Amino acid sequence: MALAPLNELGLAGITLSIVFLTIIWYKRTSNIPQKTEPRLPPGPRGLPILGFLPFLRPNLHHQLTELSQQYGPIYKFWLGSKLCIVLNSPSLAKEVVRDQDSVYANRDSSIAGLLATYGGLDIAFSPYGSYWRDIRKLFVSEMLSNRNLEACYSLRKQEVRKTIRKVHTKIGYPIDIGELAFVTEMNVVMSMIFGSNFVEEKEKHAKDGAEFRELVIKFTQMLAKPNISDFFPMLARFDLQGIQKEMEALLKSVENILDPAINECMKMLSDKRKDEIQGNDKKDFMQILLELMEQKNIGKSVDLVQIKAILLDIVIGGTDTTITMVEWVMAELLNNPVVMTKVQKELKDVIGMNNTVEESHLPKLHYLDAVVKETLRLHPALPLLFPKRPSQSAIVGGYTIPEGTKVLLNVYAIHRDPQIWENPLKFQPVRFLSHSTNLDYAGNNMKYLPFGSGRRVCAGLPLAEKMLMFILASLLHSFDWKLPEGENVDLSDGFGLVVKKSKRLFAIPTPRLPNLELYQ
Ligand code: HEM
Repeated sequence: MALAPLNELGLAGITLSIVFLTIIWYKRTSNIPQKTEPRLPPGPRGLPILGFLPFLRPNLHHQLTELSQQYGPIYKFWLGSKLCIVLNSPSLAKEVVRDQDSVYANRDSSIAGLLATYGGLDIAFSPYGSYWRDIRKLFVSEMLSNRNLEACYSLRKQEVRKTIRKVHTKIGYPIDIGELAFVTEMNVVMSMIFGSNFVEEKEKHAKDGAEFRELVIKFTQMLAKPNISDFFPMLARFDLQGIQKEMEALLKSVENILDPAINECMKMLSDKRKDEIQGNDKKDFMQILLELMEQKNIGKSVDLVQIKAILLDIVIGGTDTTITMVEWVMAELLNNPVVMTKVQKELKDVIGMNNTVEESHLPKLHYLDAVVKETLRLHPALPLLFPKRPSQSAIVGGYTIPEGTKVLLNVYAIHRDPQIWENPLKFQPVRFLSHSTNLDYAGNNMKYLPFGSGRRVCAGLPLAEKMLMFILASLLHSFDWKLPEGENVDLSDGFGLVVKKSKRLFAIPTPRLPNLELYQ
């Protein structure tokens, strides 16, 4: 009996605690202005403790765009203990990637992202700082320098020609466009990393790229999957959804492919005589990275794990984005026959029917360039870019964004905003032909950001642009394409860090050029 008052006390204590916690949660999630700072932006309240987590839908970019119609260009929600703020307008984008770029140049990396990159040792996930600056500089000004890219042209040409030959053997049959682009892009990337001899040697033993493609797709899907461990760090060690375990397994599978290649390449390079390497204009990426590994004394050296992390950005990140866009462009063209006809007329005029595409033709293909740009507007490969994490509390759009917030720049919403674009949902490449706009890929115009903007803009842009145009121009100049009987183009998108078509695109080629030799 003596316990009864204690129980009552306990009950009262629990009730008070709940009231107290609810008040804290309410204060945290409400717009009550703090004494010294402007308030947080508005946004959906969600549930106590869990916040908006139970309401997340798989196609996050669609959902976040809908929410912007309800809450305006800047809004917030909580995912567990994590505050997320979404920016949906060019002027807010400018505040973040121009005016306060150094504050927002940090990534808000997920646990899966860190696992996939050995703790953020790559370029894309590494925190903003001297390590990121050094490896990004190495990547942009050495590996992807104009000189190196020019010197690697023969590799790109060789792989694209190989693809054209392969398609020619499948005339009249449906071809998986994504898979075709994958094999082409992967071979280009692998030969730029390890050298062309290496890829030729490997191809003799390889079955096909399908298995590796599945792996790459799963890898980027896993990076986008909402993970409870990210929002409740104290639960991370339980890995409740098994995401950490799955990411580790995927990384192992990728390593099983990359590690032997790296080891063989290291052996091949050390066997080569030094003067042979130095006398050559072109440098394989591995050669550049391994030279750096030996320069320990200048304090800028990289080790083998760092090399692997950087290679993953190129092999997984670079490939998945590029092939996704090849598939989207082909889908839009098959859905818009008038545009397809115009593209092929331009190819005929610029290249000629007795000729094959060279990279030197690409700058003259203005209409195809507009088609690619329009496709990237409607289907940006990374519709929310990479999440940013301000290094200090800052004001954006008149609201406070506290340090450590997950900040998403909703490029998808900006690219489809009717206040910015006329008929935003219509596929109209002509809007990119006007010379009065600066709608380039460098992120100079905040209404068009398919490669991001600011310090963390895509580091692979020069290669991406070349490869996209080269593959597409070659496929469209060499062949006419039609859908399999009775099929329509499905333009719905799937789920992942890189957003792909939800259904694979199959198309049937017929030769377009009169001379059979152009297919050899
Ligand atoms: C059509 C193809 C591509 C698209 C649409 C694309 C798009 C993007 C986007 C949107 C970002 C994030 C920018 C930000 O958060 O502000 C990014 C980052 C990055 N991309 Fe690409 N990309 C493509 C191809 C490539 C290729 C081919 C490579 C490598 C060869 C590459 C390497 C990178 C790297 C390393 C980063 C991280 C940059 C950093 O954090 O400093 N990308 N890309």
